[in-house]
Amino acid sequence: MPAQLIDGIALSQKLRGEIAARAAALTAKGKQPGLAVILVGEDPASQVYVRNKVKACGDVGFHSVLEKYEADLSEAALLARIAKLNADPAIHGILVQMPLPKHINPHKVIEAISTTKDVDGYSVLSAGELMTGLEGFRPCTPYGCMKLIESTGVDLRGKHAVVIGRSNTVGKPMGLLLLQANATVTICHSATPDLGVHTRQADVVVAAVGRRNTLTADMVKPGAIVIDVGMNRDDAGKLCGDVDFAGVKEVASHITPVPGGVGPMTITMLLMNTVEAAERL
Ligand SMILES: NC(=O)C1=CN([C@@H]2O[C@H](COP(=O)(O)OP(=O)(O)OC[C@H]3O[C@@H](n4cnc5c(N)ncnc54)[C@H](OP(=O)(O)O)[C@@H]3O)[C@@H](O)[C@H]2O)C=CC1
Ligand SMILES: Nc1nc(=O)c2c([nH]1)NC[C@@H]1CN(c3ccc(C(=O)N[C@@H](CCC(=O)O)C(=O)O)cc3)C=[N+]21
Ligand SMILES: [Mg+2]
Repeated sequence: MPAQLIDGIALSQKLRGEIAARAAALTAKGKQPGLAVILVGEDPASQVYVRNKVKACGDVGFHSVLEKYEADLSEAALLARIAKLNADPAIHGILVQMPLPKHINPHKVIEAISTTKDVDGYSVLSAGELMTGLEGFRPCTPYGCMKLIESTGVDLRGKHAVVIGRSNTVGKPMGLLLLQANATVTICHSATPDLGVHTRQADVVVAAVGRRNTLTADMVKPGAIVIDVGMNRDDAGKLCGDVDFAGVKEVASHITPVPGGVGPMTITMLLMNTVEAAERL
């Protein structure tokens, strides 16, 4: 029997309804949630994501500002803009779209954002809170993946979860969230000699690599849950994930599509963190 589709658009709609209600309550108290999005440079994919984020803000009743700068913006000028937004009472969340041009140090930029406004969950403090099990902003993509897994109704306790990829924004925090949910966690990466040895043991696979067809049907245990974070293009220029969807959907019990899976949920969890930030401030 082919896998059940985990619909990131439907789940997003449901959660965004709840977010919109919380935003309306705050707005009625004179505290409309506000998100600032900063984009430096012309990367076409970043333009699309940033546009989606700003549009989503409008849909849930947030105030939003989009600041676009040329790729040659100085690091000092960017840090000065962040300082302004840190002090702006109408702004509760600040997102600087990654990647940044090479002359700008991303760590410096992330740490310049007020920790109360770090809705990406990228700061060292947020990472430490996640690691320690303290409350804090969780990175939006792994947070969204957890919501997608939860939506299947499968309890992660005692399950074996395999994450492919170990970036600070996706793979590593994904592993920590799965661990917090009492899964047994394996994290694979480019030095893993044989991915299939690990993924074939997995009750849950999260693929976050950035290379299409990284996970194929022969690498998946029948009945596994498969979450595809990858955003790639196939030979025809069509958007695709890291997972061979056509093959794997015949083996898995649940699977996310690309597009329409993790991507929309990333934006939804950004909205969730922002409404949370506004409620806290
Ligand atoms: N849908 C969404 O909302 C989002 C999608 N993405 C997408 O997810 C993908 C991953 O993003 P991100 O984590 O930022 O990417 P990075 O490039 O930062 O990390 C990729 C990870 O994959 C590992 N890797 C590379 N090649 C292999 C391989 N052959 N076998 C096993 N592991 C490998 C790397 O290992 P090593 O550490 O050893 O180099 C690294 O840990 C990209 O396609 C990105 O576009 C990202 C964020 C949000
Ligand atoms: N500071 C920062 N925060 C981020 O959260 C961040 C970032 N930088 N840099 C890049 C990655 C990538 N990312 C995506 C967001 C939405 C979709 C998304 O909406 N995807 C749609 C399709 C989009 C399309 O049509 O191209 C989908 O999968 O259905 C994808 C990827 C956030 N990121
Ligand atoms: Mg997707």
